[in-house]
Amino acid sequence: MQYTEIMVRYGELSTKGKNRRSFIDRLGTNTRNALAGFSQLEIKAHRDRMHIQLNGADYQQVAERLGKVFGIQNFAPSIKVARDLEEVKKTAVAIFQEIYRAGMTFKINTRRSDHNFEYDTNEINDMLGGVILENFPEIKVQMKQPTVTLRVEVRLDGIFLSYEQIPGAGGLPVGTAGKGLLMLSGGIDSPVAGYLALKRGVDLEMVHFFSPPYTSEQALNKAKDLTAKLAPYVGKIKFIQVPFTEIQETVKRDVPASYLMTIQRRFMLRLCEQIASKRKALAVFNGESLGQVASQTMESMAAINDVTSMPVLRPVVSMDKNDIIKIAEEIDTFELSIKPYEDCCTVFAPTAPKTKPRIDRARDYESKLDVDGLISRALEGIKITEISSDDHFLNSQEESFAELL
Ligand SMILES: Nc1ncnc2c1ncn2[C@@H]1O[C@H](COP(=O)(O)OP(=O)(O)OP(=O)(O)O)[C@@H](O)[C@H]1O
Repeated sequence: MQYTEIMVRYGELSTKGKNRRSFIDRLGTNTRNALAGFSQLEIKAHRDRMHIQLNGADYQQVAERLGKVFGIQNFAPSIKVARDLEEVKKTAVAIFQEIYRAGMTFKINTRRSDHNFEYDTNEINDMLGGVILENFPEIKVQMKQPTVTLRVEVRLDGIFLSYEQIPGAGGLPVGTAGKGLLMLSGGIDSPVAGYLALKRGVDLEMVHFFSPPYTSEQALNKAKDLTAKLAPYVGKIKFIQVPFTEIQETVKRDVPASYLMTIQRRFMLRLCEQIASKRKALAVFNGESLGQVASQTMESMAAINDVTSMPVLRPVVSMDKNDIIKIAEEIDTFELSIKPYEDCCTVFAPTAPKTKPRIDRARDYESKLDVDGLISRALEGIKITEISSDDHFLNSQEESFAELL
């Protein structure tokens, strides 16, 4: 079946009251960005639906990209027919010839946006139902949960038929919740936290701390590749790499081992706060999950949060590891996350980190460090790149070498 158009239904947008128009405009822009490679498409985001005219573009390829745009509840590929009921009947029969299976039930569901059309919705339902029953004597009409619902939409420019509804990505259009920073390590959890934040409409920029020579170029590339995996949900993502070596060396030298993790994290958060204020981000997201490792207790979170009044949001905080892994597999970050490249936190991880660090102790240890100098030097070394889904950074030769180690 040669589809001519995709009809897109919005998800939660319909509940957004006065903001609805700006949400729809944003969804229109995000959809245009996601489908930018298909120059022949015409995309119109109306109040209650979006229509994408294919103009010959490959439906499957368009659908694959469209399925990653947040804010879409579902979409239906449709066939445009002239406003002539004989043509509609012919197309309806052709559709059922393609999809008919023994035992199938169906119903016809007609809507009219053109109320001057010569037949009303009940008449159209009856006529089309009749022609299907004539051509497929075994098929049965069923109003509740039929196998197939043939949707017919009468518009001014034609009549549109569709029978499939593809689930969309759900959530809210990226950008409608404002900008945030994601602390992205090379692990399993932070890319999943990023995906969940994007899904709630947050426009994310990635912040990655790296510590050469203790961490390799490949570890940095792994974080960039993880960013590329999240890019299809937004188009392009800014990747902010922050040199962390001097801070880690200083903390390792001057702070008791049991507080190393806490103090390192406090530095990370201070840096994020400064970056956020420069880049107009409203919150910091990370991949912490309660109780998963020593540093992820409530006491530890409190000791880390102590350095900022900015919201620190943890989308996976109450999720079980298996559920996080399930999402990581769905968004195709899992295989990359388990590749054996070192993270700056693990390189400098103490053998026995404090599970219940005290805020007063953390403050006291830091009072002996040149916190402002360390922060400003790290900020000076920041490099920002823009990453899209087609980018690849991990060098495959070195990669196979690392796997042999
Ligand atoms: N090098 C880094 N750069 C940026 N953020 C980091 C880095 N290392 C850790 N983080 C942040 O701190 C969180 C907790 O890190 P930790 O290593 O304790 O946890 P984890 O369970 O291994 O998480 P992940 O799987 O995301 O690495 C991470 O989810 C991430 O948000």
